[in-house]
Amino acid sequence: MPCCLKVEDLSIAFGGLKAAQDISFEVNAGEILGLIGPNGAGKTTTLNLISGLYRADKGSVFLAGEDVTALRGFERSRKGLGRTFQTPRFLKRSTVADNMKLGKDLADQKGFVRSFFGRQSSDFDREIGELLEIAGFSVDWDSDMDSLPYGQQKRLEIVRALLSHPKVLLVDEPAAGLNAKELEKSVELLKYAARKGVGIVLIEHQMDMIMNVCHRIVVLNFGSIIATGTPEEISSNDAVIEAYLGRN
Ligand SMILES: Nc1ncnc2c1ncn2[C@@H]1O[C@H](COP(=O)(O)OP(=O)(O)OP(=O)(O)O)[C@@H](O)[C@H]1O
Repeated sequence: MPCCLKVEDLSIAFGGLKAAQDISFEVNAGEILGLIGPNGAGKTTTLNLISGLYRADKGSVFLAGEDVTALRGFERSRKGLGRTFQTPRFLKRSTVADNMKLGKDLADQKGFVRSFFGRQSSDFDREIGELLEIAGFSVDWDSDMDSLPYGQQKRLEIVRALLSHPKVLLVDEPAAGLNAKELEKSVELLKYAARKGVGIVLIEHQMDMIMNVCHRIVVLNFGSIIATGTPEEISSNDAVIEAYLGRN
């Protein structure tokens, strides 16, 4: 599988705090890469550097081989970088339909000629129907986004990101606040996206989920990478056990 995201020496400091230091890794198309570490290790900071929310002091971001380091966040989105947040971010006081159309609008702006499902043109209704079936619920399109239960909002944020046909999806704590059934559906959405060739960077504190869905894992501590490997390698890595697993 080709590399779809490469980060090289990404670094940022806030005052004297080195929140991310020389972060380098690659994600291949169809790969789910876990990004784990204790609280404050620099995981969300790393996603913010990749998505362009933060401007790096040093380092580069390549999306499908293209250097996007100088591009702003919305420009990176148009080039196929999708993102979800710890707390879902939607247009409040807008309908579910309007929020979901934002994903499709982004896909249209990118000028996609082939849809996520390989059809010749984007078929919004079918795509969203298929994604919601995997997500495990149906919605009233005219209801306010705010009125939906939190677990549905979390999954809808992934659905919206997938509607934009990303090459890479950055997912920040998709399991937070979900029950076991909802969590299972979120996992199915991510696995489905990976099967379609999306490269995924997944931040999650739920170790079961990380160990079950990730092909490889990068472990951060105090802003630096302390280990990279398969779930098996990471779960038996002494530095990781000391820094992260040992604290639980
Ligand atoms: N905009 C900012 N200004 C100042 N400090 C920041 C900023 N963003 C992050 N930090 C600091 O950088 C460090 C890393 O934070 P970050 O949110 O990336 O950690 P994390 O690994 O995602 O933690 P958690 O698991 O708790 O979400 C923390 O000490 C945090 O306070």
